[in-house]
Amino acid sequence: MIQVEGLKKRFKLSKEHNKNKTSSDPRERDGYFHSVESVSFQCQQAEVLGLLGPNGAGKTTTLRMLSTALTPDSGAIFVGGQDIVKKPLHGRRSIGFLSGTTGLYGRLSAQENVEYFARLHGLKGKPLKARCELLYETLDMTSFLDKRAESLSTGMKQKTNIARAVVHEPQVVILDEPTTGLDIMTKQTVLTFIRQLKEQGTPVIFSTHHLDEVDMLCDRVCVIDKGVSCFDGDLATFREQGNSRELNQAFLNIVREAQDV
Ligand SMILES: Nc1ncnc2c1ncn2[C@@H]1O[C@H](COP(=O)(O)OP(=O)(O)OP(=O)(O)O)[C@@H](O)[C@H]1O
Repeated sequence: MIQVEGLKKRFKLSKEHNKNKTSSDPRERDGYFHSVESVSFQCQQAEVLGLLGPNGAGKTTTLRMLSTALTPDSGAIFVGGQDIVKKPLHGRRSIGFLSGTTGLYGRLSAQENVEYFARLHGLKGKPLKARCELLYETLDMTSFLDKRAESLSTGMKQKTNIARAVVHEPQVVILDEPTTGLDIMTKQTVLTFIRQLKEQGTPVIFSTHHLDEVDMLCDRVCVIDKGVSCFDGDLATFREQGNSRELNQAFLNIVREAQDV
């Protein structure tokens, strides 16, 4: 289980930026951009949570805090009962994170990339081989394992990135827009993989702009608007509060209501 409480993150703006200030975003004030002002949600074992929000809402900033790549200014993130803001090493071990910009080593093959990260997590010998082979099979990677990462297609790179993110069997999996830019077949492989993680009991959090994916996979939804989580609950409550069976409409209604407050 992962529990996120009252996350905040602001970024200092340059003097140059402040001089030429044109933004009307209320999050820009006192020389800072307050990307995340108050975000809280939870995701239990075997649940998939969809993180939704308009462009610039603060989803990636939130996920980067969960991955320990960014330190929150305040708030707590509990994984397995431990606050990973205070214990980032525990966080790195227990979370598998796919970022939108995760880089692979271009000169290494897909297989070498995944196995390199497996070794960094302390895997070796037969357990390493068994774990990697299972991932290659599940993510349909066997046809391009020996190709250099720099020559892979977008979909092949994404599958390699996902394999590398989960190679250490993390307690929680976090994926930032995992299906963006993928063709229909690769997208299906990724969605099936998320469903398998859920079936194994792993909580999965993923950000998306595609509500059909939410409908297919998610038990819960968290909506972030202008750095604040304005909804955290199950899909039935999301439809009820959003006053529509149709998820796109429910989302629009929830965001509009939050902006009217
Ligand atoms: N290092 C930074 N310095 C200043 N502002 C930043 C920084 N990182 C993010 N921001 C700002 O914080 C806001 C939230 O960005 P974030 O990438 O988290 O949004 P998002 O919800 O993931 O958006 P999208 O759906 O477009 O990917 C944006 O306005 C962004 O410009």
